[in-house]
Amino acid sequence: MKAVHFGAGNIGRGFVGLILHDAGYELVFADVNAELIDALAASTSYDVHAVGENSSTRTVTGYRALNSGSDEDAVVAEIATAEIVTTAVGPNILKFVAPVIARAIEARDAALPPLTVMACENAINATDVLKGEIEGRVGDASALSKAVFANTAVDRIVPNQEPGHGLDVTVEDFFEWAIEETPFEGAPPVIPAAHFVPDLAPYIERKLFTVNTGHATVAYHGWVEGATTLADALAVPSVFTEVKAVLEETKALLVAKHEFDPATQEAYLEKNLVRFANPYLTDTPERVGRQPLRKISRHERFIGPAAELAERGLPTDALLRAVAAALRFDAPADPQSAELAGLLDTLTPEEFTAQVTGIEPGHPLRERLLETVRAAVAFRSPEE
Ligand SMILES: NC(=O)c1ccc[n+]([C@@H]2O[C@H](COP(=O)([O-])OP(=O)(O)OC[C@H]3O[C@@H](n4cnc5c(N)ncnc54)[C@H](O)[C@@H]3O)[C@@H](O)[C@H]2O)c1
Ligand SMILES: O=P(O)(O)OC[C@@H](O)[C@@H](O)[C@H](O)[C@H](O)CO
Repeated sequence: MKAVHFGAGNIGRGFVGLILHDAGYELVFADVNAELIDALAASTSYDVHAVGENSSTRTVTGYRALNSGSDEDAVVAEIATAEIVTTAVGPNILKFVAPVIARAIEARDAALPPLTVMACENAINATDVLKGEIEGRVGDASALSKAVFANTAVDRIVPNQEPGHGLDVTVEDFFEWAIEETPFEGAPPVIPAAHFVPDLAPYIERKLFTVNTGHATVAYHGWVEGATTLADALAVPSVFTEVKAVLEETKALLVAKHEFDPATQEAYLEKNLVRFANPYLTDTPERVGRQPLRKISRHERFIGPAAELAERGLPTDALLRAVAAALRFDAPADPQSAELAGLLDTLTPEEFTAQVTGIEPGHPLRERLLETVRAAVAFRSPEE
């Protein structure tokens, strides 16, 4: 069995690669980072250190590594004969890997079992997005019958790695991988550590609107408070209060929409507060808050649940305060921070709200969101 994985970064090496290796797949990493690919190609193993209450170290061996930027033909050939292709490159990058996967599907021998395609990104139905990009690039649409596309929800906190640690990755001890089972028509791929579920929506929304909404809230309020680590941010009482309030709002949506048991969801959110403060892991507001424009977009972790709560007449105050904090995120190394500031300075609040958050006039969230954007603009130019 062979799996090709795009994106040999934090989650690629520390989660997807590890799990596929443990499941018995011959693993091929594909990435455009030449230094990283050269280091992987020159190595025979790397360690994944899981830290927390149940610390452990696992070693990943026997992988190969290819530069998908400079050696696309080789990556196409590997995918064409693989069982699985996965991605963990970021939702905005899927359009760049899609042409390579499209070529591989076209080249695949129709006698082989279908290729499993799974995007392991933090986004609702990221595999559907990838599939849409692939569809547009496959000349003969019937070639798509040589692939099965399954959405997934992946959960493991993997911070940026300290320089000098080589290929080893330090991750939290918790992980969860939920994969929708219906596309496989009774023959899912062999991945013992994953669980296959008939309906992914409750899993991906519970994950994105609890883990990622809470996480980003710690990052943005923590950034405003000047905290340099996630654990330090959560230790600020006002930040903790905001995170708890945000998670109570998204809990209300998840309970109402997916009929989760309130006590079970409360336990889940409490567990995540512990995860965010993992004392064995050093994570930063810069990483967790990265790409603020993506994070305040229409179907993402803040506007997604806030819009649905507003449609149900339920409170959104804490989510809007988190958006207000996100609008102040100005990490120098994050290009989207500068872009965000530029948009706040050049667009009218009405244009910003429509273009960036996707909330149009008439939506029940619109007026309060507009107030939040106006306040952010006023904060940036207090003399006006
Ligand atoms: N780190 C986490 O805790 C975590 C957890 C769950 C999900 N995710 C998701 O996984 C994805 C990756 O996150 P990460 O933290 O590993 O980021 P990362 O920056 O560590 O890794 C991304 C990798 O993708 C590579 N890449 C970029 N463009 C590429 C291209 N065109 N082709 C091939 N490779 C390319 C980069 O070189 C990098 O090695 C994101 O969607 C993120 O939301 C991350
Ligand atoms: O990867 P992002 O930028 O969508 O979100 C940052 C973090 O919240 C995220 O990477 C978490 O660590 C991860 O989703 C935990 O499963």
